[in-house]
Order: sequence, then C-alpha cells, then structure tokens
Amino acid sequence: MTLRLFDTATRTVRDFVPLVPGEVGVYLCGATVQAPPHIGHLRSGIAFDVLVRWLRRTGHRVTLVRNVTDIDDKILAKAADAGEPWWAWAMANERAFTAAYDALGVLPPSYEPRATGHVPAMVELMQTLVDSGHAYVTDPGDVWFDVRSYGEYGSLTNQRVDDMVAAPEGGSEDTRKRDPRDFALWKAPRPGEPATASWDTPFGRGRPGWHLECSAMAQRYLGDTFDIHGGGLDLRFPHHENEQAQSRAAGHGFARYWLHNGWVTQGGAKMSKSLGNGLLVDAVLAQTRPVVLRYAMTAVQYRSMLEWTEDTLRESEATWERLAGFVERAAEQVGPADADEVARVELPAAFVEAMDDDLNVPAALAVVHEWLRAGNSALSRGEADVVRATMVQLRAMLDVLGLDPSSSTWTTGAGDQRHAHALEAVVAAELEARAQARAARDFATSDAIRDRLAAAGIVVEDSAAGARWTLAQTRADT
Ligand SMILES: Nc1ncnc2c1ncn2[C@@H]1O[C@H](COP(=O)(O)OP(=O)(O)OP(=O)(O)O)[C@@H](O)[C@H]1O
Ligand SMILES: [Zn+2]
Repeated sequence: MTLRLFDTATRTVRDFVPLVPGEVGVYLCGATVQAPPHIGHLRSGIAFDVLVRWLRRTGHRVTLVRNVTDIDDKILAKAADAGEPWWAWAMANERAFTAAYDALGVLPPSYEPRATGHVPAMVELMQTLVDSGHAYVTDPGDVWFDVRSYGEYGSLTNQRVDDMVAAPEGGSEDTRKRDPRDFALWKAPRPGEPATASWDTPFGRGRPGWHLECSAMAQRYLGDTFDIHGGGLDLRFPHHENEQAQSRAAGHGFARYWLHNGWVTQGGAKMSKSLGNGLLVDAVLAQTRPVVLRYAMTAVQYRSMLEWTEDTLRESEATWERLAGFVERAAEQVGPADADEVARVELPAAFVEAMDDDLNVPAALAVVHEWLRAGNSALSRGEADVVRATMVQLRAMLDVLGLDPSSSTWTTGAGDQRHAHALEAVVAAELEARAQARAARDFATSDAIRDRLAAAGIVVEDSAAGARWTLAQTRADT
C-alpha cells in the first residue's frame, strides 16, 4: 500500500515517494505571531500533525520544520499601538501559539526557526537572485522579485502572469517596479519604524518580506529540494507561488509535493480576526477539555472545510466519551496495554487504506467506531482476549490521529484550563460579596469571607485598584 496525497501543484492525487527512501522532509508555514491564536490558526498544525504521525507510524523518519514569522508589518503596527517593543509583542504571541499546540497534542516540530534568526540565509538567497537577474533593487532597502524573469511564475496556482493581480507590497501604482506583480524580497524601513526592526544588507537596510523568509528557512533545514510543503489554502497564492518562484529561480528544486488544508468556517466564511468571528483557543479551552477540541478539529479530512457550529464541541465530546470510556473500562477489566505494544501492533487494513487515501480521517474513524462497537460487545460478554486486542487496536489507531485516550497528553490534564477559569469566577464572586459587605460596614461578613478564602489557600490583598488574590505560598516556599 502506498500513501497517496493530493498535490495542489498538479491538482491530482499522486503516490507519495520520498526523495530519500524512509525519510521525509516537511515544511509547514507557521504563525505570524501578531495576536493569540483562534482555532482556525490551529487547523494546519493539527492537519500536518496527523500527516507526520502517519508517516512515522509507517516507518519514515520525518523532519518537520514549522517557522515563526516574528517580524512583519502587522506585528510592528500592533506593538506600536500597544506601546510595547515589537519583539516582546511577538514573543508573547509565540508563547500563546506554543501553549495552544501543546494543549492540543500537536507534536513539536523538529525545528521551529524564527525569521529574525535567519537574516543571513535570506540575504544570501536574495544575493543569488539579484546576481542572476531575477531580482532588482529600487531604493536602498527595497528589493523586488522580477516575475517576468522567471518563465514558470504562476505554475503552482495555474495562472498566467497577465491575469494576476498586483502584489500588495507597493501596488500597481508603484512606478519603481518593473511589473505591478513584482513582489518584495526586502523592505526598506518606513518612517517611524524602530531601528531594531531592520538589518543591514548589501542592498540597503531593511527587513525581510514574508515569502523570502520561508524559502530561506526551508532550504536551511531541509536542503535545496525537499518532499512536502504545507499550509492553509489561502497561502497558495501569493505566498507559496512566490516561495516557489524565488527558490526555483535560485536553482533549487524546492518542494516536490504541495499540501493545503481547508479552513475552519462559520456560516461558510473563513473564521478570522478581522471578521470578528475568531474563537480564541484560550476562550474555547476555558470551557472545554483540550482533547475534545482536538477531536473536533481532527475528525474531518484535512482538505475539507470545517464548519464550526454550536453543536460541534457537544458532538465531539459525546464521541470522545464513548472512545475514552471503552479504553478505561477495558483497562479495568484486562489491565492496561504498554505503549510499545500499542506502537507495534499491526493496524487494521481498512484503517491503513483510509489513511493512505490522502489521509481520509473520516473513513479511518469509521473503522475505529466499528472496533469500538465490537469492543463494547466483548466487554459486556466478558471476553477478555477480545477486549484486550480491541483496546490495543483502538489506542493504536487513535494514536495516529493524536487521540490515544491513554496518552499522557490527555491523562495528566495538562492544558485543561477549566479549573483555573472556574476558580477565577468563584473567587471573583466572593470578592464582590466582600466588597458589598464592607461598603455596608458589615465587617463580620467581610471578615468571614476573607477567612473562608484563606482557609481555601487564597490570600486577599487590598489595594487602591481593589482586592487582588493569589494562591498562598506553600510552607516550603516561605
Ligand atoms: N479560519 C481558518 N481556518 C484555517 N486556517 C486559518 C484560518 N484563519 C487563518 N488561518 C491560517 O492562519 C494563518 C494566518 O492567517 P490570517 O492572517 O489570514 O488569519 P487571521 O488573523 O484570522 O486573519 P485576518 O488577518 O483576516 O484577521 C494562515 O496560515 C492561514 O491559512
Ligand atoms: Zn511560508
């Protein structure tokens, strides 16, 4: 059986044959860390986590590179509005993304390069493009890719240059460009931008364009030619078209397969910050266990749109309870299986077939549910051997999807923020009641509330801004 993947470049399903047998290099465009993530931002991380897990399970050594774009117009603008250094703004949001990936059981990438740490590699690539006549400098710091110089421009998205829209950086009215579609490799600082947000290059001082970052970082960690490049559907054009043009014009083979995941949508529209319909990961995790969110985001095929409704999490929770409930009861009856056994067991043929069919997770889950039904019958009949075998199979299949109920990712409660949010709400109500009692000079009540909180290990401090609370330090800390 061979893995077949839908390659966006050829618009066909192709057998996946890695460049080096048994080894796979994957580059996934990561976050531009300008804000904390909404669940749409996590879709690609989860989709490609399933790909990586499947490749590993089928015997491949996978190198996954997922970058962090930590310098960008929006980061600079938002940090300036907030009165913070741009790098502090980027770092805080990068941490929020990392916490979200961890909470949802997305395995860490092999390498997670930040754009700002790879300026020399970008300058080198840009130099190659300038030297070979594929890029040109207008004013110091402004370097453009010359789309007419590269005959294959448009091949990834099957477009003719004449039909394309102007590149957003310096639009069609920018007379310095040779063609309105030419896009920025390097951007001179704009008035008012901090000096720390630009770097010296042979072409003047400036900062990288987004497309150049990914080309340079992919080459740095995966080499001139690598297997799979992924990202959200909206990145195909211009981002991926431009990445490919830069790298191939520089003489590199670049990505051999292109995979794009669908969006999380609401009412058919892409969930997005600017539309105001972005559900922040943190807000969802205040009310839902991470595994339930992971299940909901994994259960669809990666290329499908995932339409988010009020019922999505409820349905996901009910299904998850049935799966995790079986594994728990089975382990009670026959004892737990060890991780090695789960990692080595031969998977059901129908499951393998579904995963090899362009990661058809819904079909793979249908197999999981057949096994679940059989497992539940075996449980009620007390057939220990069948229960055990089914438990091992279910855990193995679910592990491929990042959803093994016995994985420590889910059993330790890490990333589950519901307790913290519940505590926050209860203490806030207590403090409000105390404030009212004090306002009414009912000190007996206000003191009783304070004592009750202290007995629960909560220390209240009064300040001009109102009451603040912290958890009491343990004896060992004092
Ligand atoms: N709803 C979504 N579903 C899947 N992927 C998404 C979604 N929204 C954003 N992404 C991905 O996240 C990355 C950043 O996208 P983008 O900046 O468009 O998101 P956003 O911050 O919500 O959008 P906007 O700038 O319109 O508010 C891209 O890789 C994109 O593919
Ligand atoms: Zn990219």
